[in-house]
Amino acid sequence: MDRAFPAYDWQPTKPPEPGEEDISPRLPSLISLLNRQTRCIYHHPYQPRLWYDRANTLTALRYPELAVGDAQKALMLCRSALDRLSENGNRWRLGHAAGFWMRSGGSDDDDDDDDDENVVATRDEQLQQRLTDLQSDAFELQIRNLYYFPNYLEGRVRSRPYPWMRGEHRGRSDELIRQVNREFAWSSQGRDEEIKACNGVSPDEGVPFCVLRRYAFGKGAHDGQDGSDVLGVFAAKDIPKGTPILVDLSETWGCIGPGSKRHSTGNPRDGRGCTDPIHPNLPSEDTSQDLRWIRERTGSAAADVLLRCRFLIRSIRDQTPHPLSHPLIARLTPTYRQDKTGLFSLDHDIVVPNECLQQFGIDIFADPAYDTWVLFTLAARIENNSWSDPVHKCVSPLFSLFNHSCAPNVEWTIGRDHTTLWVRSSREMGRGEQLFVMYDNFLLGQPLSERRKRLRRWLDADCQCSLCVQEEQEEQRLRGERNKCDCGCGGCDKGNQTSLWDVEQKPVFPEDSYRVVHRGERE
Ligand SMILES: C[S@@+](CC[C@H](N)C(=O)[O-])C[C@H]1O[C@@H](n2cnc3c(N)ncnc32)[C@H](O)[C@@H]1O
Repeated sequence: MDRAFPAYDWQPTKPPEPGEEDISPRLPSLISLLNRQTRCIYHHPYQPRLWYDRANTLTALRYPELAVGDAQKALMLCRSALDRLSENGNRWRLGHAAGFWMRSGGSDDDDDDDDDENVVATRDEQLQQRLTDLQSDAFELQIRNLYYFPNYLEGRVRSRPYPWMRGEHRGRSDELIRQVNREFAWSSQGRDEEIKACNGVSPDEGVPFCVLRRYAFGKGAHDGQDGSDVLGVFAAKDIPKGTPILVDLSETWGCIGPGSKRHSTGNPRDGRGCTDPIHPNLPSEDTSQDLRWIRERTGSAAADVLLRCRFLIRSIRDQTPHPLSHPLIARLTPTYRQDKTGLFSLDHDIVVPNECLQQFGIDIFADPAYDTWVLFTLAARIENNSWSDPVHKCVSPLFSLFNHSCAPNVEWTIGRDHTTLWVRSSREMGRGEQLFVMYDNFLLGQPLSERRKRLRRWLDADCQCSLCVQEEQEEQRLRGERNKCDCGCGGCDKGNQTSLWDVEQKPVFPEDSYRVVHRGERE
């Protein structure tokens, strides 16, 4: 947020509201204020006032989730300062700007004008008052940015790219693509016997099955880009039907807790839930890294929240300078659906991830790499690339790069551990063919319009698979046939002039019947 950006890049995450003020004339000054305030935070990260001020700017810029995140940091700092102030005999006192600590008392203290107990007490009271006022202002600002129903601590948000995001975090680099291709190669290694057992000898033993490439749907424009950042997985050699192409293990997953429903079968802990006693922890983790508190705090959202925390923990462990540069995160593309408004939760999306970051040693005030906007960017990427069952939510590092087709050539199954995916060819494929999975099995046998509607869950635009493209062309052709004029000229637009409907009278839709009934009553 310290980076200036052009006003046309600004896309607020707050859903538009009627009667909203047009802030475009104020945008340039708000942007430079945001940049300045961010730089001040870098220099004085423990000053609650600075976080509160930036929260105000973010509110004006219509980023409610980020305003709530900054206000939360102001609240945390105020709370900890007030706790310190109330500690008896505390030798550390707050500075006038409320938020940094300085030593008081003692003969070698530079600031020993304050030795008089009464002066110190008065200063403490004033400071306490200022902190309490700031706390209520920050809380009030949070409430303004949150939605009131059904849960007071949730807000509404539309996922959008943040305009200050640096170029290297906006697309996938060639180096990253090479790294993923090395992972595809490793995933094929040592599996010749298994594959031979399925289909006899593979023609190019040692050559991986898959390769990741750019321009998965051709060179055409995609979301204003040239298609170079639309990746897809292609067959690196001929693949017979029924070949196990990939076993994709993941460490980035989350699970809901043990179930609690009575009389259920299959779960020794009684009820639908995770049956693994060590989950959500990994065998390699020690007690200081125990994540069960997240599961207990977040209830039915646990799988989702834990999954996000897992990504953050991976980035911390691997000492990546910025989580969005971590190869497991950098490979994931987000979806920004134009019209979809989602809910964010103060606790699940902000407070819990921040506490998890602190548990793993991140200073959430002083480390801008883990700022709130990074948490929301990560969430948008996970949302577009995860799969889930009723108990788990998981991002598989290689599977997440497969595109969807309504006529797929690859099928996938979830392993018993709920974190490994098995991918197998469902028909013979030639080298160079793109490998497609089906994102949603309920699409099978549905008409084009229904498939497109359901696919909006994952895609920003209409499905580009060949089945959809062919069916769309066929529909257009049929529409063209129907609209052709019957006067013999072959070119007049009589069809368009008469009616949009291909029957004599416009059919009655539910909204029309409402009017008909009411008109009938009045007449
Ligand atoms: C799980 S990712 C697949 C890999 C992705 N193409 C990439 O570049 O990282 C899902 C995203 O791929 C794109 N995608 C996948 N299948 C598609 C399809 N049939 N038509 C259009 N876009 C598709 C969409 O942008 C979707 O949000």
